[in-house]
Amino acid sequence: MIPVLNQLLKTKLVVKCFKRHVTLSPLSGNKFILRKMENNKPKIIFVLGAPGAGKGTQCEKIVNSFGFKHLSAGDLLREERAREGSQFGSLIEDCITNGKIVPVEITCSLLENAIIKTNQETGNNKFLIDGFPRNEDNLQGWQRQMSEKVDFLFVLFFECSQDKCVERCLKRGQAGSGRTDDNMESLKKRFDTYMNDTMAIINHYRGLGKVRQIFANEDPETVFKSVKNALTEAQEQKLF
Ligand SMILES: Nc1ncnc2c1ncn2[C@@H]1O[C@H](COP(=O)(O)OP(=O)(O)O)[C@@H](O)[C@H]1O
Ligand SMILES: Nc1ccn([C@@H]2O[C@H](COP(=O)(O)OP(=O)(O)O)[C@@H](O)[C@H]2O)c(=O)n1
Repeated sequence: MIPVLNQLLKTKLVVKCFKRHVTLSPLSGNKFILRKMENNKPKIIFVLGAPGAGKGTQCEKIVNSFGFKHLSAGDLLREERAREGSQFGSLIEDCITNGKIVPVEITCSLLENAIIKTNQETGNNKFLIDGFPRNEDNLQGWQRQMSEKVDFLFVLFFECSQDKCVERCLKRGQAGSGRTDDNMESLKKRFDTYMNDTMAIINHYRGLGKVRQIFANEDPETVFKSVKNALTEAQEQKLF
């Protein structure tokens, strides 16, 4: 065994073994250390579903029970819209009010910055990315900018009837969400985008066997029981 290792070190090879968890690193001369390597890439779950399906509500519960950091693409865009000096404010406002999807370069950079900041400040590297990717542009941009940097786990898809979703969003608007898109006119456009663009992304991941689907019509606690089952199963599979 030792002569074989020495041979590898001479050829200055770094051997990744034990399924990426342990790396043999050559040091000076014949000395080497057997270094345990954690897979430190951020672990990502995408959370998708129609407007009002309950993504944000369930993400909050997942944060409390499973220790993920919740990053909502919509919240990050609303923050950027409100940031003094932002050059993207009016573009984001136009997209949000009309249910259109903001160009991925903006959204993906906000997400990447938030991932890095969270990781540096808290050490947390498990993320729920809520409301992303929502169309082909989102998906392609993410693949270009982020796919090598993260460990994508699966999509958590909240399936909820359109009637329920509309009712919830209108109620959220009436309760003072302050959102410029919780009204019937914007909702129609948001649903068009969801049906025409986002469903294709969900189906893309379904084809890869990467969708865990949750029936989301029931009350929040009932929905969370299914969520908990899905995440516990993923935990048992050592995905996070
Ligand atoms: N299972 C549920 N049953 C009834 N109302 C819900 C449920 N889940 C969320 N809500 C409410 O519906 C609105 C939309 O939920 P939210 O989590 O913000 O959805 P999304 O993030 O998918 O747009 C919120 O006002 C929320 O309190
Ligand atoms: N990936 C994303 C997510 C949201 N958005 C914009 O932000 C709006 C609100 O998204 P959201 O995720 O907060 O809300 P829901 O529509 O899911 O309730 C969307 O309708 C889009 O206009 C986007 O452009 N790109």
